[in-house]
Amino acid sequence: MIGVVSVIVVLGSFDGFHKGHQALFEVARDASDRMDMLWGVMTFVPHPQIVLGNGSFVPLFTDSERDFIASFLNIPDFIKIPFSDVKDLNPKDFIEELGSRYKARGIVVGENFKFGKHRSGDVEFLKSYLTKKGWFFAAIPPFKIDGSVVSSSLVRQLVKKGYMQQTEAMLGYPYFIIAPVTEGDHRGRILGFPTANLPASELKLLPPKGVYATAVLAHGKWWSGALNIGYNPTFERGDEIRIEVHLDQFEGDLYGEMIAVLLLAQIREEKKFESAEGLVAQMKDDVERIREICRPWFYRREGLLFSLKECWKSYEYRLKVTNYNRISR
Ligand SMILES: Cc1cc2nc3c(=O)[nH]c(=O)nc-3n(C[C@H](O)[C@H](O)[C@H](O)COP(=O)(O)O)c2cc1C
Ligand SMILES: Nc1ncnc2c1ncn2[C@@H]1O[C@H](COP(=O)(O)OP(=O)(O)O)[C@@H](O)[C@H]1O
Repeated sequence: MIGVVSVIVVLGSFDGFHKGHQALFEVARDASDRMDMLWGVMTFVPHPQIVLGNGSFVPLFTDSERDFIASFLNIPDFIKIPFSDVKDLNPKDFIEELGSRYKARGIVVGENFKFGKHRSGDVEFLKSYLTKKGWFFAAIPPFKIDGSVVSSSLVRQLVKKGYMQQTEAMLGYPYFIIAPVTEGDHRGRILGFPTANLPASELKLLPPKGVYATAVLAHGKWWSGALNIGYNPTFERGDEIRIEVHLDQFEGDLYGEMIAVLLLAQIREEKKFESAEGLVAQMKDDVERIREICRPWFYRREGLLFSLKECWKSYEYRLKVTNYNRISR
């Protein structure tokens, strides 16, 4: 759509979209309605912190997970431009490029947004330059929850500590993993707790090892899920991290299926048990505990679950089309 009709662009690095970002989107949405323009979000790939060499940086969300949130938040246009194409542009050239290539006629950013060569473009520059050009411009002050400024780096810190409820409050939705189900060691079924295994990615931040209450979207339905992240020390499985979820009450085959796992709360740390029986007894307790957490959460967030499921239908379709294109090329 962008490139045909004038558009208000929300600019940022956007590692996922938290409540602060969503406040920017509201401003763009309102302004575009009033001014009869479109609006969209523009971000850079890979994330600037990866390109600028912050070695320890691991993003919250993979590219395709970010696409999913973008569609869930009803962002009409989500444009990703290679960061290397723009990182050395001076701020004026960058704005001119937005105007000519994307028909941008307005910009919304967070107050601390910096861009262009040596990060020399800032809100002061945008304000004076865009006012002269007659574009719409808004710089939004930091969004706070209980006095804390909501930021992607704060969300990353919360995830690293396993504080899933606080993470959900900052994002507006729970932290999640979307991935295809792979094969494990086929031991889960023997233990009486089959688990859907998910591949780990270097480009996806994981919370600490432990057991989590989750909501899992699989086979077109939501299930309570008992998720374990860790190394399965009971079975001395080595140093490869495992991500695996048991879906309460589910029976069937999930291999190869894309599933979405929303992390609601950590319930305990992963432990080494003396015997498989000890682990199984603990897993029974885990599932009980997870039911207690999921039941009220599912009730409270029924609307969110419904919208995510609706959005998932078209997302799954797109994933299938992408895979099909990959195979047929
Ligand atoms: C709810 C839950 C809790 C778990 N807790 C532990 C644990 O504390 N220690 C451990 O060694 N493995 C734990 N596991 C992992 C099991 O060892 C693993 O699911 C089992 O070995 C099956 O692995 P497989 O899917 O590769 O067949 C847990 C798994 C689940 C689903
Ligand atoms: N309730 C369930 N939760 C998770 N997976 C299930 C469930 N019921 C059946 N399955 C299926 O069983 C597989 C897991 O069985 P498991 O013995 O743990 O094998 P693996 O080690 O390959 O994960 C899942 O990938 C899925 O296809």
